[in-house]
Amino acid sequence: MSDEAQLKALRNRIDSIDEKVLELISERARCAQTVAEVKQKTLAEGEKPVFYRPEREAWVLKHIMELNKGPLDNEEVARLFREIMSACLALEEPLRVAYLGPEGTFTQAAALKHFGHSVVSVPMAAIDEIFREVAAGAVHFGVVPVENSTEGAINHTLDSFLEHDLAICGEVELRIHHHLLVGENTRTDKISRVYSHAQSLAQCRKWLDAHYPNVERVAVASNAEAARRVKGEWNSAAIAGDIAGELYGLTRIAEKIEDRPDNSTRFLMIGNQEVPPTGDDKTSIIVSMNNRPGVLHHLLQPFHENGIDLTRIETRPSRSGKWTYVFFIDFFGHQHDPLIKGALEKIREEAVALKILGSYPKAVL
Ligand SMILES: O=C(O)C(=O)C[C@]1(C(=O)O)C=C[C@@H](O)C=C1
Repeated sequence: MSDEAQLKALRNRIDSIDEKVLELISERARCAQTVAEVKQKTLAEGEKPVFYRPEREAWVLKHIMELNKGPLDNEEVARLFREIMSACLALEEPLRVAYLGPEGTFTQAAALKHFGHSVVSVPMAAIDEIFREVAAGAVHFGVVPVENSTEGAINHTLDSFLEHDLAICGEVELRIHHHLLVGENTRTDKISRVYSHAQSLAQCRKWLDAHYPNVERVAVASNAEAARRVKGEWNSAAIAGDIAGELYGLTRIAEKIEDRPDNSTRFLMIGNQEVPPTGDDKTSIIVSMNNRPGVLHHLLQPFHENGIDLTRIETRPSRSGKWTYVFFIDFFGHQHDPLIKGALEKIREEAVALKILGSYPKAVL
């Protein structure tokens, strides 16, 4: 068979596979529509249907990854199914998700990685606004950055958790690559100013010291805002990621300039929904303790005694008194696991206040 004939035959095979894939995706989508009808039928008086089920989505993605035999790798396959589920969920209920804008930020990328591209993503100007928008019911969920592997905690997010009573229902991690970007009118030999978010400037501090030591570093509200500003200026550059660069038509003059190659940010999904256990969960709590000797030891003892793995502990000044502190703690397990329940009861006895921010499936993707 000639190469041309072989190519034609293979394309015919791909066409008929695509037809079957389409048929199966449509069948799956019809199933999701019926799931929505069942959810609506089985409601108690005054109860609202819960369409988005993070625990089920985590199970579906993990199941697919377990079944996968290649040649596509697990992450690629999970990403495809993520999008199929996102589209199916949109048939049940189109989700509105608030994120830290403007368009093109890493927080938007995190929202789409977690919920898929069939959600309506709504940009907000500040982290606190995301919390308020979710609390007011104007959107179903919000996405906020909580910690960066290079720079540590995002304090605006932690402080907002103190002020609002929202539940964490998921997490997602994103590798953060920063580039030095310029517009078409920029004179690259005359750059005297670099715009970026304060966190990103900090994540590229050493690179800037080495390559642009005398350039003014200007912190703006987001990387996307930095990219937007640079577009019209001839003597400035922006530090931002791929999406913002593409969105504003900028050119990369240096790639992956973050000081640490493993630079990544963890984001949390916030809403009003409690998520049932999946067997592979995390829980986040806030504890405030009286400032007395050995306070941290008392706080951590129940975790140690029960063999619970802490994944993060962060301290912030409490809003209620000078020199009193609150601890943000993340650990493996679900608040309804008997072991975790016991440990939380012990902590409650010792603490001035304990707030459970939520239990949620460990990030799959
Ligand atoms: O299983 C459900 O409850 C569904 O609604 C179906 C489905 C899916 O497409 O698999 C869709 C949305 C939910 O978030 C979880 C799963």
